[in-house]
Amino acid sequence: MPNYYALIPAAGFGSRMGGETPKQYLSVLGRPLIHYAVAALCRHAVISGVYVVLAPEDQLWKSYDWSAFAGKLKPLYCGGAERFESVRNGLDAIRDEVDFEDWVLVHDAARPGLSEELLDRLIGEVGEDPFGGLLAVPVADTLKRADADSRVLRTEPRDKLWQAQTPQMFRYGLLQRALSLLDGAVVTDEAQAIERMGFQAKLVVGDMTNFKVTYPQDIKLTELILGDKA
Ligand SMILES: Nc1ccn([C@@H]2O[C@H](COP(=O)(O)OP(=O)(O)OP(=O)(O)O)[C@@H](O)[C@H]2O)c(=O)n1
Ligand SMILES: C[C@](O)(CO)[C@H](O)COP(=O)(O)O
Repeated sequence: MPNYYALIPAAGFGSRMGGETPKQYLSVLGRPLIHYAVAALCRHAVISGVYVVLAPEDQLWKSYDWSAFAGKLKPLYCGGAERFESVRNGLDAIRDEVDFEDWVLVHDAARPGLSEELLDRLIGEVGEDPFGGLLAVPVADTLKRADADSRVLRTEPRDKLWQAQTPQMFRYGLLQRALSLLDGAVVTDEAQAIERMGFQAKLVVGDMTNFKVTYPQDIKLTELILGDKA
């Protein structure tokens, strides 16, 4: 039976958030934003280990108490310039701890709304899949293509369009190989690397509460969502 591991890319700077503190360490209801993704993954019974990919120069991780997750949680100071590089470096760093056929769930530190129910859904629907899959939400709004002056150029068809979320769940060996074959290409999620190999990941319905904290206004929205779940 394969094991399940989580890998949390957390080596970004949060430039779209602004400010000096990387957004994964911004306070949300008295805890750092990253706490919520770490807690959701560490608390899930199926997940054997949780690896957090930090920037090599990260000095903030150590300032928090992670003892509640001791034995399951391991920081890796090997983040890269791009998100996919952080994920690739993290996979390389755990090569002696994870088997080729084990499942790896890659989840953004910037998504604090991950629930046990969403994890159960993803693992339940993808655990027997030949390629892997990801949480995603079907696009609900009308989509506009803008011109250089931010005026509407046209409306884009939204049929069968989904917004990718995380976790994105793939076998360790397949994902590591997919990310090793990029040949200079930049991918913004793991599924894109899998697509480049000609494989089709499975889309599993996620939830808008699992949104990615990106802009300043997202902090208040996150506090409302997490406060409601508390
Ligand atoms: N070189 C990078 C860039 C991003 N991430 C992580 O990938 C997740 C999603 O990326 P994003 O929301 O883009 O975070 P940032 O890159 O920090 O934000 P920005 O693009 O606004 O700088 C975040 O948890 C971020 O910490 C990472 O591990 N390594
Ligand atoms: C992985 C991801 O969250 C899926 O939507 C997204 O691609 C991350 O993009 P970012 O620019 O690194 O935030």
